[in-house]
Amino acid sequence: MPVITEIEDLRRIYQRRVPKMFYDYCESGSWTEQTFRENESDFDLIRLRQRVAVDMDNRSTASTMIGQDVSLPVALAPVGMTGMQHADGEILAAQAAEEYGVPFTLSTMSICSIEDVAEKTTKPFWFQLYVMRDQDFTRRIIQRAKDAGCSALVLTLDLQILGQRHKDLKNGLSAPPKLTPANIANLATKWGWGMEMLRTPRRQFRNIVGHAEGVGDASSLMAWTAEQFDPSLDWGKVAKIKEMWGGPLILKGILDAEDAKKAAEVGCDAIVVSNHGGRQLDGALSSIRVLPEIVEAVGDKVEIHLDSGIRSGQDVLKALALGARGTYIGRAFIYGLGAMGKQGVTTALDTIRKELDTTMALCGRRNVHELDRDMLLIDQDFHRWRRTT
Ligand SMILES: Cc1cc2nc3c(=O)[nH]c(=O)nc-3n(C[C@H](O)[C@H](O)[C@H](O)COP(=O)(O)O)c2cc1C
Ligand SMILES: O=C(O)C(=O)c1ccccc1
Repeated sequence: MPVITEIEDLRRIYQRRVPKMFYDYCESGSWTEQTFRENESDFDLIRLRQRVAVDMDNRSTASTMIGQDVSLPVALAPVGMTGMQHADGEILAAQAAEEYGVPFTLSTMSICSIEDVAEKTTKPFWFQLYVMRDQDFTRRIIQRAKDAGCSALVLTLDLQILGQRHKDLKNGLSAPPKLTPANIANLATKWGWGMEMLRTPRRQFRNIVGHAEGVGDASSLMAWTAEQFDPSLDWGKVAKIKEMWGGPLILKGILDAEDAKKAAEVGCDAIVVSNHGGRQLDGALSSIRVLPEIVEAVGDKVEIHLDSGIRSGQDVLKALALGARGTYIGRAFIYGLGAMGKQGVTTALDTIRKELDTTMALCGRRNVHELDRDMLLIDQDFHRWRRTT
């Protein structure tokens, strides 16, 4: 086993271990992947001020997200089909998160169901909702999340229609994998993955049983999403879901200050500044670029979280310094999970924690509450994109 010192090490092991169709599903953005790439590269436009001779003893990365204690302000983002990256992936990731003291978010489009995860964990997790046309389904799944003791509802607003991802269409992405000659040839080289997968009965979308008919390969997944997801979801419906749920609410997929204001008006505990990891609107700005104006617009009204492009503790530090209260990792934990299961998720979190801690210290700060803009040096290009009206 190679020595793992950074998230990129996990990605490389993951790529070798997991079938190509699931690796590509994770490691891609929509269309030209411009937004996907810039989510990462825009962090490079922010540099750090080195400060010295500051007492940096007794440091801590602990904080809270929506009032809940976290050992590190990094939650696991909702990731559909996580159970295809590793057998029982959602259960393993949830267990790693609860042991580490950070929130785990279960996707509506997960392989393991809400009940599967609840049975194998001891602390509450968060549930991410996609709103379907069938209101009865929405009512029932919200009730299931309540019954399982979920401690927040993360309502995703940026995917009522699935962005087109070329690789998924070309690979015929499906769960379980469709046995085309190309897929069989690739699966034959993924023994470790396959043997574990055969040991679990959880190989389909178990949250949406009864609604999953017609989910086949990627082109039918797109058609199915278009058929099932409610395209008329608007702020009025968001308000109704808030009422139906009645607990802590996080609105995910906000990338514009005007939408952030509407989210604050509807009333929520936090918003997630996110472009879905570059998987939806290609050409949208990176999350880190829009963060400052969203903080300015609603920072005093709601808690602000950020995801998309976080691959290190330095990325986390930059988001916090620009005003986010917490962050989420999507791919960074999937790399760990695919590479080495539960231990890999822990390794991903620990890698990020160490990077955050060391960077904080070298910037002369002792805890995440001391992070602010004063510690950053920002490239003039960072503020380059402006509306013309
Ligand atoms: C493979 C994959 C599947 C995803 N599935 C979901 C999902 O089911 N629900 C959701 O709200 N977001 C989903 N997302 C988006 C993530 O929650 C998150 O916004 C994104 O991964 C953050 O970017 P990062 O991967 O660069 O950290 C998915 C992301 C990936 C990579
Ligand atoms: O892949 C995704 O990003 C995602 O959120 C999703 C949405 C619908 C079906 C499957 C995955």
